[in-house]
Amino acid sequence: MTSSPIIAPSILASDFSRLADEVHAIEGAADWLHVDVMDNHFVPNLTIGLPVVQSLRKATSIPFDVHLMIAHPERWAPGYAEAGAYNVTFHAEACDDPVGLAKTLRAAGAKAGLAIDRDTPVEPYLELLPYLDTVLIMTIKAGFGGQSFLPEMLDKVRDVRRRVSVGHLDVRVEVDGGIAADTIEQAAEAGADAFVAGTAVYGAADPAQAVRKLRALAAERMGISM
Ligand SMILES: O=C(CO)[C@@H](O)[C@H](O)COP(=O)(O)O
Ligand SMILES: [Fe+2]
Repeated sequence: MTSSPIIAPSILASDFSRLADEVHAIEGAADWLHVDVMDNHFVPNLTIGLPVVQSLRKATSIPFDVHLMIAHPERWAPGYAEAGAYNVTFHAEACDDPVGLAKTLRAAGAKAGLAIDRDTPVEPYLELLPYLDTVLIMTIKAGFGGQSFLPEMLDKVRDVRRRVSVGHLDVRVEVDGGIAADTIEQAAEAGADAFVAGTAVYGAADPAQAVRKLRALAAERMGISM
């Protein structure tokens, strides 16, 4: 089954002083809102946490795609599910029991996602796919927006896509980092069907139009007529 592309603007690239307005700017055009949670431990950067997600949840109906770049995700991830996140993604490198946490997230009503950072191979995690709804392949080193896309990460996307197809699994293959008009097609070609874009959306004069353009490029490469 081929799914329509998901475009998920990352609010990390938005103006945090106008957070609700920035979300409204892509509402109606985007599929998910990507929320990068960083804790200054798992990654050096520090962004936003649960109170901001809880407040923002009341300001929009767009599904939240929460990307937890935090240590001890088993302690914090369920709170994001309870706050109404659609998809909660935690890092393989930070979690001792990814299957257990995925089950907990699903029981709390969220989709469960596993993220794989730049220096982590994906093979050991392929057997976990039946427990997951999303695999997020970092196409940069996690921690900061605005970095350059790493095409060598696409082998991981191909590996996950192959296993999803062979197993007829319902798992989104998401890419995150440096996704823009000049990189999204290669990611789609490799088998990604969900695309995070921060700078390419919020750095554009018209963020909603940038989302529509990215979706059209991905869909064309995926052979989907929109
Ligand atoms: O998770 C992260 C960064 O660690 C990303 O979600 C970035 O925020 C994407 O930003 P761009 O690379 O698209 O600017
Ligand atoms: Fe992210």
